[in-house]
Amino acid sequence: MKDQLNYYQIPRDEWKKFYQKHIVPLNNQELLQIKSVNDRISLRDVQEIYTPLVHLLGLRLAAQKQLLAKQAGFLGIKPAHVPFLLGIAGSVAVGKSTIARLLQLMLQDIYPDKRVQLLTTDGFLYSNAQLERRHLLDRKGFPESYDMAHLLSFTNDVKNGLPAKAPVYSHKIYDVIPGKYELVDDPDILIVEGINVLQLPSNQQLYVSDFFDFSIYVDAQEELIKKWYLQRFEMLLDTAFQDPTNYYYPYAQGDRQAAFELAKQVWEDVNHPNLDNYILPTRNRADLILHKTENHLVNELFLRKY
Ligand SMILES: Nc1ncnc2c1ncn2[C@@H]1O[C@H](COP(=O)(O)OP(=O)(O)OP(=O)(O)O)[C@@H](O)[C@H]1O
Ligand SMILES: CC(C)(CO)[C@@H](O)C(=O)NCCC(=O)O
Repeated sequence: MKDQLNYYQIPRDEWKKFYQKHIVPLNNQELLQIKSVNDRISLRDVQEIYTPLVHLLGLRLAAQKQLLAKQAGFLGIKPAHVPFLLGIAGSVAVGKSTIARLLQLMLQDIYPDKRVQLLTTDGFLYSNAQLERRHLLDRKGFPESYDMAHLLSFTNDVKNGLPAKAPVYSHKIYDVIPGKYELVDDPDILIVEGINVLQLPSNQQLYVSDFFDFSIYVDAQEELIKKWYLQRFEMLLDTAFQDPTNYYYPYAQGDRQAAFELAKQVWEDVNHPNLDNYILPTRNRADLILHKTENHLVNELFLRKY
């Protein structure tokens, strides 16, 4: 393990040894559940990377509870129930939502009595109508396309144990769904996944990450992420985009090569500059940087020391 300023740089072979003696092999039902998240997830990574990670999260969860109880003791009040917030950041298509769903499943599995909820920040994008009004339609995904004040007040409510409603985004209609909300009502653990969870809103005093108890940045070389983005697009052309009500239906009907060129252009015009200018600079705010290589396999982790 190498020391790197405020991070421990931990190669896979070292990380996989952490906590292994507490780990029991996955049973059939657990394997099936993992396959239902994504049937291409490496089970070796589940065992060697994500299982120790879930144990580390368990330690952080217990430490948060203890700190809250001690502080309440100091104040002479009853400790409040404060949800544990886990943030997951990284580029478009790096695999944030897959990791978020995997961690939700694994945490729920070891804490069957706890309520583990998952949320993406996509719902906090301005609607297409609002984006158009602000001349931001071609800026979807960039910091100014999100209602960050809303995301902050939402996160604040969640931390305070208040019922909070998150708007819902649909990739199918390429817009926020009018009037649709997801209720977050005092969960034990809330996983918040999105490209912007470690960003600083321009006119606010707080980061969303100020509310996080732990944060993960999913990292990989851009060439690989672009490949995963294009592979996902190709796969969607054969599946979801075949639905006539899907926003991308015309692309699935038209010339394949033209559709593919469009996806490449979206990467160059939107996802690449967004990653370079606004997402990557937030990497060093994360408590853990998970670095992936070919086939989404994790080769190295950086854990914040303090
Ligand atoms: N561990 C993994 N093993 C194999 N494939 C994976 C893994 N993680 C993600 N993928 C694939 O990579 C692509 C991107 O993953 P995912 O949708 O989770 O990314 P994301 O970061 O949440 O993207 P977005 O920001 O666009 O929502 C998908 O096609 C997914 O199936
Ligand atoms: C919803 C976001 C911004 C983030 O997940 C992204 O998936 C997206 O839709 N970006 C817009 C560029 C595009 O059309 O792919």
